[in-house]
Amino acid sequence: MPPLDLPAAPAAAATTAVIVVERLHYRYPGAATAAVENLSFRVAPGEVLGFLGPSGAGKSTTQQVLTGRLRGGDGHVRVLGVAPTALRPAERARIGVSFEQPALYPKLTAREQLTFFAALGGGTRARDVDDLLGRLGLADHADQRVGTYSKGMRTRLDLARALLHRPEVLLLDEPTGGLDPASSALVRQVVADERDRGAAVLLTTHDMELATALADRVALLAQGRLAASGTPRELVLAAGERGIVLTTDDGRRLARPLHAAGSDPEVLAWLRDPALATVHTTEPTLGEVFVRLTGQSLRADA
Ligand SMILES: Nc1ncnc2c1ncn2[C@@H]1O[C@H](COP(=O)(O)OP(=O)(O)OP(=O)(O)O)[C@@H](O)[C@H]1O
Repeated sequence: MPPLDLPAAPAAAATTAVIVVERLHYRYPGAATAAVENLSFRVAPGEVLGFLGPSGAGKSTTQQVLTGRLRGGDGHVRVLGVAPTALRPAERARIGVSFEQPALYPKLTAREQLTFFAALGGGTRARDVDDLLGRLGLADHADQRVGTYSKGMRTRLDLARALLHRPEVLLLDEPTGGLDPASSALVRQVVADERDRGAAVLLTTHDMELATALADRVALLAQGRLAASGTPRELVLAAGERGIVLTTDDGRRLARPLHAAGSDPEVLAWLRDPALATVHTTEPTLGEVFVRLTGQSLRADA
């Protein structure tokens, strides 16, 4: 299915984007097919781009191209105006990266870990370590060795590490992975604060609630290609059919497409029914939009 024809990002984003990916192709050595094909997107300062797609869609590959860990792809890729493989340490310090499988030192406590990383980055732009741990709900565990942390705690600590140097670019891979709802809400707030501070955020996630709540725009990836992009609202309205649902006091329920509801005799009869209890409209979630566009679920296990 061709990409949806949606309005492009605002002109300002085109000129000031600090993450630029144009016609990226990447094929792993020896692989029969490309992991990423003809992929283009931009992220401007103060913007969150939700990067969504099922397992194997090419999200991590793209992120690794952006960090310079993967070399040899075709296309035009720039982070802070520089080709990722040419980024110097001072430029790398302006980019925060969090990982789905964080590589942290198990023998160090959270505070020791962040203090160490703060010193590694030169320290001048480093945030207050305790303040950062507090914002991510880890203040009570600051002196606990990271080897004894739960998965969700490691995820939050890795996000704290990514934020240490007030990065202008944030590449976040599943920042709510393994988190309970309260911790997810903390992370959502922290990412929103970073965006409001002016960071450009590429938010790779399977978490539809997070993407819907936080992303200014989303890019839906399927089999290495862009299936659709736009604001969550644009995608839902362009790809999804809105519906109307009526319920009655005696437990009956009627669901119909909204566009035809005004001339649907059954809907009109229900509206006159004295037992009518509720009438509301529904619209698909981003996850459902993705399934309609690609025939694939966002979760490999769904
Ligand atoms: N090191 C590798 N060598 C060869 N092929 C790889 C390698 N890493 C990933 N691939 C392949 O590239 C494609 C894209 O994988 P990628 O890990 O980028 O997907 P993803 O969207 O990040 O998935 P997930 O949500 O599971 O992290 C898949 O077909 C995958 O099998």
